[in-house]
Amino acid sequence: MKHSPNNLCMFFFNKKFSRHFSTFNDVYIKKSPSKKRNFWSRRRNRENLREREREREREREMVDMEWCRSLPKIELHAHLNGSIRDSTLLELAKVLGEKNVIVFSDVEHIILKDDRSLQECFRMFDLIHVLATDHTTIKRIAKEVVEDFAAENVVYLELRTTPKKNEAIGMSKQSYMKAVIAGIKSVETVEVEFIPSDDISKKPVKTPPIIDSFGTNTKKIYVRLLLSIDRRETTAAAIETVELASEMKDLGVVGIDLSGNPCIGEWLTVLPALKRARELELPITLHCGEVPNHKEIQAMLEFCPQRIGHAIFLKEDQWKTLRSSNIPVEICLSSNVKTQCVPSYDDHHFIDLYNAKHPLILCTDDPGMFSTNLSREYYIAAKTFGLSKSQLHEMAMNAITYVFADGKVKKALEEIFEDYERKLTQQ
Ligand SMILES: CNc1ncnc2c1ncn2[C@@H]1O[C@H](COP(=O)(O)O)[C@@H](O)[C@H]1O
Ligand SMILES: [Zn+2]
Repeated sequence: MKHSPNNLCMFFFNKKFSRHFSTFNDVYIKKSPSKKRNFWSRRRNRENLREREREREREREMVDMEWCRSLPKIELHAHLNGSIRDSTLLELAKVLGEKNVIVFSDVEHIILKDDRSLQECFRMFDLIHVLATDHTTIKRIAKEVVEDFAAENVVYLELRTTPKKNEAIGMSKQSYMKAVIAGIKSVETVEVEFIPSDDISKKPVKTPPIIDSFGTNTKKIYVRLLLSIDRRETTAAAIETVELASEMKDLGVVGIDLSGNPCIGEWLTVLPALKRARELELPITLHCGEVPNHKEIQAMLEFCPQRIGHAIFLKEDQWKTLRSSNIPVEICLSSNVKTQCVPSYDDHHFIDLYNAKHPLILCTDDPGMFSTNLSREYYIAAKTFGLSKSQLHEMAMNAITYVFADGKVKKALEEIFEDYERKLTQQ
């Protein structure tokens, strides 16, 4: 519409006085003072409403523990005997105390201690291995550990353990692993997808404790195993573990780990076993750079394993090698800080790798030993480095790429995450 001078006058009049006048059939009526008050209170209400909406938006974005728990997660670095519940360890210690094998009061405070130096951790592992020796206990522990991970909405667990021999109780590396598998198959609180697939525990879930943020029960957890070589072992013993892993490929074993006290043992002692693993097409992950042993770190990076754990004490050039190699890093925040290998969460190299878009996976290492769980590790990462929900979600999903299980499992995991996303958008 073209504005005549009169129209223009009315236009400005409308603009300027519309706050004080309302129009009705082109007649301008002066608003009463009460109407004026109503106008201002309506405006205030609108502003309050907007502020409340903004507040709600901020709350939606705020990452809390509950949200981290409801997020589907993938655990790729957890040691069986480092994941035992304190309550179970205390129970086992009590029994051995009653049999006079140990003095319970000496052990109780050691079990309940939270922060341990790296060397104290390995003394603690020696104690755990005394408490959890026989087949029945190993079976119980494996069952509880899987249940605990499932309760945190871990949808894929790659559990690692060192096959142990104990002739006094008739335990061989094979029978140790049989007990672990029996434990995994006896899980009752969640459906376990384990292999051989015709053995998948399809029995009805007894007491499903897992309720996700959508109020539905989490359906199942995929579990696979890595066999660990302890750095204390001889070359022959390490090769024995690798051969066993190969024999157990059809029984849920998907790879090899090198772990143990990083101040003990030589790279060259375990190298033949790792080469054998490579020949047998077993993927390998190495504990790398938990202590500043640069010669060993160099050798490990040159070996080019499928994944490494920790990667703390890398020199500048090793950092560059790692970056260009694209070897995924299993990040264990609580483990590294509690063992004082990293001075604080703020100082953790996670953020450098994250900013460099280097492949990484958040893991627990030893949730029992460090009183943590995978949800908590995600929460720590969010709080320390200011990560948003979508960044955590992306990180959890990216872990699918780095699992050692086959493509079928990866596909199933992708579907779990797609399903989760669909539900999120419907909320
Ligand atoms: C803290 N950082 C760590 N660094 C290196 N090795 C570790 C570890 N945490 C655990 N382990 C390795 O895992 C064994 C316990 O589980 P399993 O008996 O195998 O189930 C420990 O004895 C040690 O060899
Ligand atoms: Zn570890």
